[in-house]
Amino acid sequence: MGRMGLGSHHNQNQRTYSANSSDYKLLEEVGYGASATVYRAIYLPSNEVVAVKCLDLDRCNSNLDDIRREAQTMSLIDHPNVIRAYCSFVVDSNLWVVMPFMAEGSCLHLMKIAYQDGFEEAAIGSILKETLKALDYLHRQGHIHRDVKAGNILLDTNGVVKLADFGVSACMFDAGDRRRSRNTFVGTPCWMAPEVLQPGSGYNSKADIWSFGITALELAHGHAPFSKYPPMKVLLMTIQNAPPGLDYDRDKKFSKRISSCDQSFKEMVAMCLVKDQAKRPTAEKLLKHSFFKHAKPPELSVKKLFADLPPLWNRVKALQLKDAAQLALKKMPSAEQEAISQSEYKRGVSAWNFDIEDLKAQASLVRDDDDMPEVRDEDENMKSYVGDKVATDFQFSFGKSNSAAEVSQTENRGQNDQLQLSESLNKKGKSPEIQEKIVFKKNGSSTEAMASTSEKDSILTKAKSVKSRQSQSGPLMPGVVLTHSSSERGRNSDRCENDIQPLTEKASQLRRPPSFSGPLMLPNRASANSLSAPIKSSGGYRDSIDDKSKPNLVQIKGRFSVTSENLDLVKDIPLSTVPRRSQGSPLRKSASVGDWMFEPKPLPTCQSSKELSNSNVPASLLVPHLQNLFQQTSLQQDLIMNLLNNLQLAEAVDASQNGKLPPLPRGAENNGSVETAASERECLLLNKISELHARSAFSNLNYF
Ligand SMILES: Nc1ncnc2c1ncn2[C@@H]1O[C@H](COP(=O)(O)OP(=O)(O)OP(=O)(O)O)[C@@H](O)[C@H]1O
Repeated sequence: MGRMGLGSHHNQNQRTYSANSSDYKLLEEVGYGASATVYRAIYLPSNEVVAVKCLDLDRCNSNLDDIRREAQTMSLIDHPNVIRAYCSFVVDSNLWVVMPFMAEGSCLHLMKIAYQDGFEEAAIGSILKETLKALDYLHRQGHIHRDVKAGNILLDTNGVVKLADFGVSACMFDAGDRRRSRNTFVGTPCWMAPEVLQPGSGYNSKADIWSFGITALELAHGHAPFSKYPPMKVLLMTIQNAPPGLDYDRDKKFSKRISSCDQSFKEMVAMCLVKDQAKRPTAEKLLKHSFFKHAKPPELSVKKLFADLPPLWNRVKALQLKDAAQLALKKMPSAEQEAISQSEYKRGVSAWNFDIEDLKAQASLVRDDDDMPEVRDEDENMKSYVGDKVATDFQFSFGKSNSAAEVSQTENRGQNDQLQLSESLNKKGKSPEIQEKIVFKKNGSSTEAMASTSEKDSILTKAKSVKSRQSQSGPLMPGVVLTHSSSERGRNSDRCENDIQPLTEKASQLRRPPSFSGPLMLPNRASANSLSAPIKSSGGYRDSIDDKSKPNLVQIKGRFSVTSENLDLVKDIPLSTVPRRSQGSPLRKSASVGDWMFEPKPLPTCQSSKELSNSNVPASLLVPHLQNLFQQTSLQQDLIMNLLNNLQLAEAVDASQNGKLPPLPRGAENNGSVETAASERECLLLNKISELHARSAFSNLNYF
């Protein structure tokens, strides 16, 4: 990344790039991801072709301070296999990142167009070796890439391979410093290492090695393992299942191909996909593996991959037009359904809402391969579903009806909450009708869907509108950064959390049979890298429906509703430390007392406890009361535990500041476990209270 504070940078050739948007002429759109649109562009002062990546700041979590910090770090990055930014600056609500133009786009894009079953082994070896060199370099510099995937491996016409997306765009969705937020949930589920998916376990550069192994499979198959499943299922499969491998796929044709391959490829992948991160090799060590020792130079094996293909922008355009035309024939889904999908997606993947038990419940509703032979077909089509901006704006809401899914739905009708989420995730799949493939043949008779005049016009208008929004807002000067930063924070706090409960209620009315076509799709733009879009840590997308129908209800944080009166109080308590229950939890933050309160479920009748003690009361009346009491007791215990934990933390801080009070011991109760057994909770609670009493006596502080 260039000197963002000054706005310009000298590249290796000592060429300076200005931070003035009028110096760049945006040409064709050559790609887009979840966060950005990438254009081929001309840098007018030197007439040089560059790529300009326009990142939408409205859709990111980080403020510009974070981005600037990351950009400064990026300025130190200098390796032939890591794509570097020449400079970057803010234009309206976009961050423009100027970088070298990689004329053949990403490996993912190339596979979608011409290699839907993956590349041949020689090309894979070369691409992976160059990528591994980039990782080795980054790891030596103390960085973790965290988004290694085919969609981020870019190719140049002469076969040069560069790893992209390290830095600003990744930082933008990290809600802060990447190294400090290594327990947050950021990345792409299919490519994410088990330790990354497990909250609290922490991870290191070995997470990239796992992603690298997944990428190897992606390049070999044309898609990442588990990509046909919805995100929640992917999370669980990654954590619980045996690691995927080269022979995991049941595709006969592919197996045959692999069996003829050098076994060292298979072995290398297996080394990367070891669940214990400590047992994975470093990038440096992996580079010495025989698979890479024998890898051909990329100009020999990679260059020929795109020898007969039309220019990148024509491929992208053709695919966009084709998909747009297909989509135009479809009935548009209601905005409401899309909003439900988005909200529930976010609910499912947000860092503060990570609930493994919940995920298990959801995943149990998704059938495995054995149950769903039809999934493969759909997945194959999904792979060919070339992402285009127009298409993916809507794909999130398409679903597929199939009889198996309907049966599944009927069987699980009682489990509404989980089913709603499952359905919602599956709605992101592709409509079965949108399955026509576009393949550019490698024999030179490549096909190219031509744009009609009106279509061309619309594209041009669009590009112009992007251009017309440019302003001379200049480089990321600290002053600019700070100003923008505060407004950015404001925007983020507006959109970051969601009114989920009302939406799920609507979802139950709009229930559809689930489809199982769901490789990870993102709201709004599921990207040209649609199989490889990252999960955002916490929101990042503006809600389509801003439901304030509940009195004072501002947002749902995880399972907790937050009322308008107590927003500030809520911010003070780390919600991640509060054990979560069901979505319909009666837990609320009280405005008046600034403490957590209960809203007990309405009971069938209003008997007093005396009346209920009467032995004549029928069991049918007692049972709901008992259930309610049990729930309240249990929640109260959780709350007390949480408050005590907070108290301990505060005391620990006090103690370290004034040296008067020894910090209380932190036990297993501090781990935030959601599913602690009731009896264990009671023991822990009693211990806590005993400790507190002892401490209170010691310090003469009366907490109770
Ligand atoms: N320098 C470049 N030259 C040519 N094409 C590029 C360049 N950078 C990106 N692209 C194309 O644009 C696509 C999207 O870019 P990129 O992956 O950086 O966006 P993103 O929003 O960060 O995506 P995601 O979040 O899904 O990884 C790439 O997959 C690639 O096809």
